[in-house]
Amino acid sequence: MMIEVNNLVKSYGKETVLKGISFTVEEGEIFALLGPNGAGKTTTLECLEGLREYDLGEVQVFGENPKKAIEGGTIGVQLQSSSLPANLSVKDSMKLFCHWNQIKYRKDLLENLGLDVLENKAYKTLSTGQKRRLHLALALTHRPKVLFLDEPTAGLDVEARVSLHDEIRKLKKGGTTIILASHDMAEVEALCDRVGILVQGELRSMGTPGEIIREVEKEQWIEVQWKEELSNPVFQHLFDHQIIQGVHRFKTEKQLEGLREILDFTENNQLNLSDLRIQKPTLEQRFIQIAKGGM
Ligand SMILES: Nc1ncnc2c1ncn2[C@@H]1O[C@H](COP(=O)(O)OP(=O)(O)OP(=O)(O)O)[C@@H](O)[C@H]1O
Repeated sequence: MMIEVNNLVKSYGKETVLKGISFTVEEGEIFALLGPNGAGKTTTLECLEGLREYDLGEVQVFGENPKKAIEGGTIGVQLQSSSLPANLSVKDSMKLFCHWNQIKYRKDLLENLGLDVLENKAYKTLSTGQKRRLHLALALTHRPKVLFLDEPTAGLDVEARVSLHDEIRKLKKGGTTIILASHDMAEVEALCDRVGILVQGELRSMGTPGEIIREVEKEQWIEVQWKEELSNPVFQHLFDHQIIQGVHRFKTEKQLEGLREILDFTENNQLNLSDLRIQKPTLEQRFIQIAKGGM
């Protein structure tokens, strides 16, 4: 096991923000902590990064306590918000970090992250996406085995996000274990091997995105639109009828029977279908359910 968290408890004053959370991360995994604002994601990451004291529980990173792991260079960290001196160039910031880490200048990292062309640009002139890439490059200078990313793509446009995701996948391929915090469900679904859903300091669900989605898979929705206007068709296997902008939505636990009923009803009443689709449950739906307190 690469990372082991056992019954982690953390309070700020009287407020207990982590209420005994436990999880493990395997070597080479991308693990996400997904949760709404204030759920405790950053606090958890900071405890794992050795940057924050905790009250109870055990945290091990590669068999060491986090403070030792960060001193020994096992850990790389990209914080939620970081900054560098405004006039420092990309090249000089890389030089500085390499100097701190007592290693040779890592032009390769700037090249891999598409930053070599910006080498002489001052930090203040970089776009948000370019700054994110630079902070990622700097977090990687000492070749950490574990990389912590706190909302790595917040505020990035679609293109910048997709390309940063590609870089994160490449790091995983290279053997880096990655733990990230996010409230972007699409990001987590696309990128992560496993996810823990954190709500009010408790891990309410954990598994692969597929496993978490399957927790609601029984509940599928069928959406159907007829050319004719209908107010309230009644079916045996379809329930919770809603009409949203002319589209009829039904919940079902028996997809095939439900579809058959719709087709028979359409034919028997000589109606015309203009659309028929099955709406697959998404991680977002499950997340909303869990965040609202449903299990
Ligand atoms: N240094 C601090 N002192 C006091 N309370 C804090 C401190 N840092 C965080 N908190 C509180 O702890 C709770 C968890 O915060 P945390 O930043 O860990 O959540 P988060 O899930 O990362 O949220 P977000 O998605 O908004 O970044 C919040 O209620 C927050 O107000």
